[in-house]
Amino acid sequence: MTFITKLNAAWRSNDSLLCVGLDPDLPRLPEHLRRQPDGIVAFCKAIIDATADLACAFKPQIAYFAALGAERQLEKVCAWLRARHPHIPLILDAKRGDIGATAHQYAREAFERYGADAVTVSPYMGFDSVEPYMEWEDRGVIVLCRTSNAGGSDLQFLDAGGRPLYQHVAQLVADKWNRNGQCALVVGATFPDELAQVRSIVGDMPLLVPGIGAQGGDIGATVAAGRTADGAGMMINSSRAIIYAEPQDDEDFAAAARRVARATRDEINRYRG
Ligand SMILES: O=C(O)c1cc(=O)[nH]c(=O)n1[C@@H]1O[C@H](COP(=O)(O)O)[C@@H](O)[C@H]1O
Repeated sequence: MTFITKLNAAWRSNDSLLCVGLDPDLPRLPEHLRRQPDGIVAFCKAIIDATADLACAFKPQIAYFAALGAERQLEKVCAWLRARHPHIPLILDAKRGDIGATAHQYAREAFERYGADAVTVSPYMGFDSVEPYMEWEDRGVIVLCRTSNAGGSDLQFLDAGGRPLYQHVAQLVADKWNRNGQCALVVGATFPDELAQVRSIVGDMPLLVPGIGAQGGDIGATVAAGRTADGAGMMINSSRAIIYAEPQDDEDFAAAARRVARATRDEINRYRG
């Protein structure tokens, strides 16, 4: 099954456009898990199990693991997700970009070491830096287009032949790079006007849309700008707002994450109509 067919199935089976981001920051983990050698793994497994029926994808951010020297733990989290919830796509957020020979190694890392269904990559070194990922024809290649951070405008808004560079990237990926139908784009929920522009350029191509929750993006505006005709087309990511949700009453951290994930999924669905 390809990344795109798996994503389509998860959108439908969980009635969800919510991507749960796994950004485990050690100081923010519950006290008892901070002290365990594999506490980061236990934390992510608990979040995954608590939200798997509410999500269309999970997106571990590799830096949160690599900064701790915890790549082995990331392997365990990915293996858990693949074994326990094989119908939910695993997106490795690595934002890689390098010359072809090195990109090939990054692709092996994402697709073979971690078994990811898709990986995030930067477009700024051009097609030969992205092409190596496409050798894995069943996997997704998610290209940064209009990122959620304010500084994204520094480069992504530069004029590229009469249009902003991010629109050029969207057109290029839609027209040329997506020859195997395995590409998606990253567009921030913090910029709904640009999200609508990208949607109009790329047709039904899936969009990874981070920026709701902790970054303050508006869910209604995001859904209105980025939805496809069938009301899907997006993986709307929230990380910190879900995984560090404040427990209420006698909830533990996983139950709190589930409550916020459900509320987020349901709010997205209200706007989907
Ligand atoms: O590629 C990404 O996932 C990404 C792209 C982007 O433009 N903005 C963005 O925030 N992200 C990632 O999405 C996640 C957002 O986390 P929260 O702000 O906690 O929801 C982080 O892991 C970011 O690295």
